[in-house]
Amino acid sequence: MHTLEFENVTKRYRHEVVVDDLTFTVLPGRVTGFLGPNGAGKSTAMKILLDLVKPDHGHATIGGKRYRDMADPARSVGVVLEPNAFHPGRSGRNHLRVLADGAGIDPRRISHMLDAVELTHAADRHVGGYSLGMRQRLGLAAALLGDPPVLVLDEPGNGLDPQGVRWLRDLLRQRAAEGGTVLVSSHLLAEVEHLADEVVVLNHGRLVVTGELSALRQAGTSVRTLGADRLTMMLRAAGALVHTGGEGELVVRGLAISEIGDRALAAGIALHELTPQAGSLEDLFLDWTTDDSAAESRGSVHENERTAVPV
Ligand SMILES: Nc1ncnc2c1ncn2[C@@H]1O[C@H](COP(=O)(O)OP(=O)(O)OP(=O)(O)O)[C@@H](O)[C@H]1O
Repeated sequence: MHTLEFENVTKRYRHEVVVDDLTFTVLPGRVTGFLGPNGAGKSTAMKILLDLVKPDHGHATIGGKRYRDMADPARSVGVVLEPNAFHPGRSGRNHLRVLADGAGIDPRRISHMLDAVELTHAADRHVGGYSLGMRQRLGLAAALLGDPPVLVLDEPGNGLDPQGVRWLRDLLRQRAAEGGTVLVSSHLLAEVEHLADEVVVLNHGRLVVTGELSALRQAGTSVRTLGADRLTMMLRAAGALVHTGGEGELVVRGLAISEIGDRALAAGIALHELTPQAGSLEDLFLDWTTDDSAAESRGSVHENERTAVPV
C-alpha cells in the first residue's frame, strides 16, 4: 500500500511561485481527483512527485520514499504526463516493447495491455499517425504495463471518446478497489464527479480544499437570516467558508449544519432557513477557485482533517 505525501512543497520559476507550500496526502484504495484552473500548478506538483522537477522547499514521497529512491519505480508507479512523448516513427507495440525491456516487464503484458486499451488493431502502425485519443490510450497502456500499485495521471481523459472515458473510469475505480493509489488530474468535472472519492484542489499553487468528495458536496448549507452580517463574521471566525447572497441569504461550507444552528442560537440570531445543499462539483469548483472565495478560504482556516475541509 502506497500513500503519496506532499510536505510543504514549494516551487518557483523565476519570481513566480507556482507551487506554494503544498501539503496533502493521497491515500491508497481511493481515487483522488487533482483539480485546479489552468496554471494552478497541478502538473508541476506531479512532476515534483516523480522527481522530474526539483522543488525549492519541501518534498514529496511515494510510500515514504522519494521516487528516485524507490527500488523499482517503473513497476511501482504508472505515469501519464502531458504531452505524451512518443517516438513518432515507432509503432505502438514497439514503444511498449522498449519500455518493457527497460523495466524488466514480462513481454506478454504488451499484447494484454494493447487489448485492454483497445489498440490491438493499430498496434503495428507508427505512433506519428495516431489520433490524440489513440496516443492517450497508448500512454495509458504504457502506464499500466508494469501493473503498478500507484497511478499518477495528468489529464488521462484528454482526447478519449465516451467509450474510452468510461473504460478509463472503470479501470481507475477497479485499481482503487484493489488497494491501488490513484492521483488523477482532470478538467472534466462531470467526469471527476463520477470517478473520484477524494479531491485535492489547487489555486495559484496553493491548496484550497482537500477532502472526501461526498462530504464536500454535502458541506454546503443554505441559511437565511436577518442577522446575516453578524452570522457571517461568526461563522468565518469558526473556519467556515461563507458566501453571501442578497436578502440575508448565505451559503456556508466547512461547518456541520447542526453547528451552524447551535452557533446562531447561542448568539441569539434567528434563522429563517437552514437547509443542506448538495452542489455539483462544477459549482463547488467555481466557488473554490474564483479568487474571492480562494482568498476567503485561505484566511479561514485550520487543521487538515479527513473530512471536508477548506484550507
Ligand atoms: N518549466 C517551466 N518554466 C517556467 N514556468 C513554468 C514551467 N512549468 C510550468 N510553469 C508555470 O507554472 C505554472 C503552473 O503550471 P502547471 O503546468 O503546473 O499548471 P497546471 O495546473 O498543470 O495547468 P493546466 O491545467 O493548464 O495543465 C504556470 O504559470 C506555468 O506557466
